[in-house]
Amino acid sequence: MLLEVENLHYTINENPLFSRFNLAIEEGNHHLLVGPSGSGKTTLINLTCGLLSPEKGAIRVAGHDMAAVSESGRDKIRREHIGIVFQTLRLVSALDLSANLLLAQRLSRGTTDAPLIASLLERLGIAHRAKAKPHQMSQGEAQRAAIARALVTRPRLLIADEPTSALDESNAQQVADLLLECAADYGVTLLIATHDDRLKPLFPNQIALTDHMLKAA
Ligand SMILES: Nc1ncnc2c1ncn2[C@@H]1O[C@H](COP(=O)(O)OP(=O)(O)OP(=O)(O)O)[C@@H](O)[C@H]1O
Repeated sequence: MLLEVENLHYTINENPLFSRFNLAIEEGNHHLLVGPSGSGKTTLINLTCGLLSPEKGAIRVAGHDMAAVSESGRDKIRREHIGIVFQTLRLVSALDLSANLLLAQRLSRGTTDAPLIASLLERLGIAHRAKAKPHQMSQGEAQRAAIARALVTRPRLLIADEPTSALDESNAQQVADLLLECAADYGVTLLIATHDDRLKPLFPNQIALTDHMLKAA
């Protein structure tokens, strides 16, 4: 199992956001994480990545229990197995796209892989923007750049938080198609948090979060 969440408890301001929550994602089985605003999608992503710690329960990524290791152990598991596309993209504004991707590889692996970067830029249709800084890119290009940044470390699990919500119809369709194509090409399993109904027909596996008490659909 690539991702397992078992008996998760997590409380915010004394309100239980997750209580006895379970989830299992097999390698190659892409999932949407859906639910209304405030239902806990971003919190679950942060728990899965080890950026937050559960009060109770286990979160296993590729068999490694995030809760059983130190913060640096969680960082290592995240670096080795997970690529994250944050809602706010988090590209370094002073660096051009190519430098952003090289930096991501160096920080994560200590080495760079220029051929992989070139292949991803090509695959995502942004090779011609390699020397552009984030503020010089369109929203669709920046979103694809953030996907490239998440994939440069060859993760097994790619987690994306609302990757299409800010995009118009054609860009949203393009980004959704590219996520699925890259997943196939680079052997990545997708977990996509969204409230964008346009994605639902493309992903048969959906985990539905509701307010407060959560159940896997
Ligand atoms: N650091 C925090 N301090 C206080 N409350 C928080 C904190 N982080 C999240 N919350 C609350 O926890 C709940 C879940 O938030 P979360 O951002 O995970 O939801 P979401 O489903 O991702 O929402 P959205 O779709 O709006 O991004 C919300 O009620 C939010 O206000």
